[in-house]
Amino acid sequence: MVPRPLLQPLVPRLRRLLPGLAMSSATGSFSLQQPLNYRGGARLQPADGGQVEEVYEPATGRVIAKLLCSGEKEVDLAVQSAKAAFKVWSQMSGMERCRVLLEAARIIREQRDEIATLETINNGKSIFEARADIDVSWQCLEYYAGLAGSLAGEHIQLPGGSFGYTRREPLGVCAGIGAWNYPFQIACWKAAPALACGNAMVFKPSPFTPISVVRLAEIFTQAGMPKGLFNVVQGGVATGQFLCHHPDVAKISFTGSVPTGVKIMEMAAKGIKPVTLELGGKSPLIIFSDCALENAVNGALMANFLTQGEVCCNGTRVFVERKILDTFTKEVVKRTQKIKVGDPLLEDTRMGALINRPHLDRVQNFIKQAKEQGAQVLCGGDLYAPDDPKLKNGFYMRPCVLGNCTDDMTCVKEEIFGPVMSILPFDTEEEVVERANNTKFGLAGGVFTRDIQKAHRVVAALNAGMCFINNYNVSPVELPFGGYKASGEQCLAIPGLGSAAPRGGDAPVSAVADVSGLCCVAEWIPRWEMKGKLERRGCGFGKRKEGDKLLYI
Ligand SMILES: NC(=O)c1ccc[n+]([C@@H]2O[C@H](COP(=O)([O-])OP(=O)(O)OC[C@H]3O[C@@H](n4cnc5c(N)ncnc54)[C@H](O)[C@@H]3O)[C@@H](O)[C@H]2O)c1
Ligand SMILES: C[N+](C)(C)CCCC=O
Repeated sequence: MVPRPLLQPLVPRLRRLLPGLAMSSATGSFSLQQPLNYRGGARLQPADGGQVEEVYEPATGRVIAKLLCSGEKEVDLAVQSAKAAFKVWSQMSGMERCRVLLEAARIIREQRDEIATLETINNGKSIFEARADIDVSWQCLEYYAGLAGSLAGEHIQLPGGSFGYTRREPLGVCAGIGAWNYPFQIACWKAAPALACGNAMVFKPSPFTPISVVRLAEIFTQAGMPKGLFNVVQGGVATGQFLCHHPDVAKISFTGSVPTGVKIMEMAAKGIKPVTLELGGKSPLIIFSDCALENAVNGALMANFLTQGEVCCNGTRVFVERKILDTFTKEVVKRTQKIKVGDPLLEDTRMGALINRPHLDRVQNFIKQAKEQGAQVLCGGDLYAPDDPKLKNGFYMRPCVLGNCTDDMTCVKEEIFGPVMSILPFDTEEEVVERANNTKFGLAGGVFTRDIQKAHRVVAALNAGMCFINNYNVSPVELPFGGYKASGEQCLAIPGLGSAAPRGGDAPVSAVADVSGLCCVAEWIPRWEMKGKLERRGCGFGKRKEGDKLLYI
């Protein structure tokens, strides 16, 4: 495929999307002067705060925008704006809300390429992945729009002809706090169910990726939501804290790291607020010797190198049955070396740039430490400078495969959040299940085998929220997404807020099984050179459990 710069033909449309946009060509030319806060149906500068953060284009290392962090007053104004809109929105019927959400989904679908381009410029992920992210985003809105009209309470017969009833009531103003790896998609995951249930939202994206979510806010207004229903405040820790502590915020939905998740839970506890946490992971990927080898190799790439490895549910602990260790490792290294790293806006790029310089340094340190602890770098792991001079200050590295790993190494225990795969040999099913579960995390897991009974047995034994059989990293919006242990709350596909929901002591999990041994996401298959018949068998199951009266559907 001949690489072609994507942005040029989109410039007029991006100018329409973002009138203040100064952009003349592809990667390396985007800059944004428009305000990044959104309140009462309009972009504006924050009323207070004003600490300035630089926003980068990871592909080039250029500053593309200046972010003014919101102070306490601005956060309060955003919450008050949401409160006012809540009065209108919460009185609308589910069907009325459904229509507005569907219209928002339609606009996103129509503007998919432009939004994906913005996402790529600000996040650094390849454009082909960003497009898939935006597709999941509008699908998420469609999914919850479809549920909005069927929210209903219960009628309970009482003695003597009396009766009682329950009502589904929205909570009020919900706070959404997002991570930087899926900026637009995370905002949709949080906004769609909350708004479908009649809530309002104040959303704070990561200060590293503040741009695309403001576009989402504009689309919501354009689709017919009351002004102020979805507001955006920008900033980092302090802004997030103002939001969490605000007395009129009724619930917090958070996506981010475990340490921050702990702090969010503490703040929520102080205000007796329900909280939903979608946190980090260090998921196991188990490759049995009876797998279809080529697909298992594809699965390992899917599980480790999407979005430069900056994916919460990545299967970074790759357990390989000793009988096929050498063959598998050789093949995975060969394929990893072929991954094209470079300008994320080019069609044939498969891995773009990491989010920023400090994060790149952090990933490099993990690799250094792995070597010191005895791991062997089988490929990659070094910094990479693409030939194109405008990319020379970008945050690139080559995808890395580590061999000779053991369970006690830091690279095997901690979430690296970069393109680093650790390979670990195993001998028996019992042993690998125990080792796979021996982690503080529990977000996802994967199994590659032709033995379908073994596959389901192992998946059932994994303490993980989302499991994949003969594929990896596909999460259709219909399925629950969430984790065990430190990875956050269990969640439902029909949640209260975010893609996570009220829960009880049970553990709703989901599994995607693909008997053909192929990835479910058609568009990714040729990209990662997956071959063969496409057959998808979803077998998601999630129990509904009564929790908060308000957001449980
Ligand atoms: N489970 C999931 O669905 C999921 C999805 C994406 C990312 N993640 C996880 O997110 C992490 C990477 O994201 P990150 O580096 O942005 O995480 P992070 O925890 O550093 O930040 C997440 C968000 O919280 C805000 N924040 C930070 N400290 C805060 C505080 N004290 N109070 C309020 N807000 C605060 C940040 O500004 C940001 O918006 C990884 O661990 C990854 O696994 C999880
Ligand atoms: C869409 N994926 C690949 C399942 C990623 C979900 C978000 C986790 O970081």
